[in-house]
Amino acid sequence: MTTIDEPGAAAALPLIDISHFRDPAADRAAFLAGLRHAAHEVGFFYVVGHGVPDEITTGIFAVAKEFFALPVEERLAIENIHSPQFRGYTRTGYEYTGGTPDWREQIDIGPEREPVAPGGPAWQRLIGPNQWPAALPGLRETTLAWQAEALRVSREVLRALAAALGQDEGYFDAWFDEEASTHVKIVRYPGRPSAEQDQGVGAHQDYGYLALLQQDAVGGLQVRAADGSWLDATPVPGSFVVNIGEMLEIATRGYLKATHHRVVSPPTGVERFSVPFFLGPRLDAVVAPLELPAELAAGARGVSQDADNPLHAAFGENALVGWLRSHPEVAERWWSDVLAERG
Ligand SMILES: O=C(O)CCC(=O)C(=O)O
Ligand SMILES: [Fe+2]
Repeated sequence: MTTIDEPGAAAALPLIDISHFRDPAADRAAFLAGLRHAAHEVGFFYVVGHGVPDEITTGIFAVAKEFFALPVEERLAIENIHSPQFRGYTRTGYEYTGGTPDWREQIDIGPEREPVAPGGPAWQRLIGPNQWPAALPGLRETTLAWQAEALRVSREVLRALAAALGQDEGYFDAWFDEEASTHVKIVRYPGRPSAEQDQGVGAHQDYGYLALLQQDAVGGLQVRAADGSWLDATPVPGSFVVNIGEMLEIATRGYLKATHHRVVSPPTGVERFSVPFFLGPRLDAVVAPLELPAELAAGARGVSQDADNPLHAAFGENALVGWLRSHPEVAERWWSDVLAERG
């Protein structure tokens, strides 16, 4: 990790100015080629030129700091164990990646909906309300304002990706309803509990189309390169980090890759804040491979075959498998019938 000792370290990931996508004076072909390269070769890039007002990005970190500074009883009042939809607060060490606890605490927030009547496919039980902290009423409004901007920017990036893949830029819109599958996480990484325990979050892929991340200046996010080495996603002020999720890997037969990434815990005594946003298709979507232009199809590497993480083209199922695996206590309380059925 270079980010703390060397705050000026050069960024290893490509940087995309998304304002060029709509700028009539910009060279569209060059923009799309740059985006295609970033998404195909690395699967991770910085996005600038997004137009998100500073008060939105500073506001979400301010409210995050306030929330995580609340007495633990007030945080636990919205613990996710109360939510069949895995919404609400997760204590440090209660989320698992690769079977190991992640050293972070967080709030998970999804689309605010009425629960669906029982009887349908299992993933329908992911639909339901959020839990908002009574002790910090402003968090709801600040989060919803941030979420709206994150949705706007990530949908713009998805349109640009569709164009970069030789599709109509609205190609992916068919997989949304009026409320796309969105998921906001507000995260605090405490410093590592000991020198050896440095899993902030273990290596994983994200399951939707795209993730868009606001990170503070501490650093620790790392991206797996094709040769297996880890690159630092060094914080770039004013940027979001965008990465490709599993649904885009499936849709492109691996022309785009859902790149593995992880977070190395900050040193003891240092805390890090981040706010990831995940954009997925509707929960009932079954993502079909798109028709790539021949020159791109030749570069499609196939969908990853990982016995520990088989990818499902049915998004609701893909999302559900991820939730059940990462939050075993919530799964045991609310999903024991589904777990039993699946063995
Ligand atoms: O906090 C970060 O930098 C990344 C978090 C992440 O990858 C995730 O929650 O899926
Ligand atoms: Fe992630």
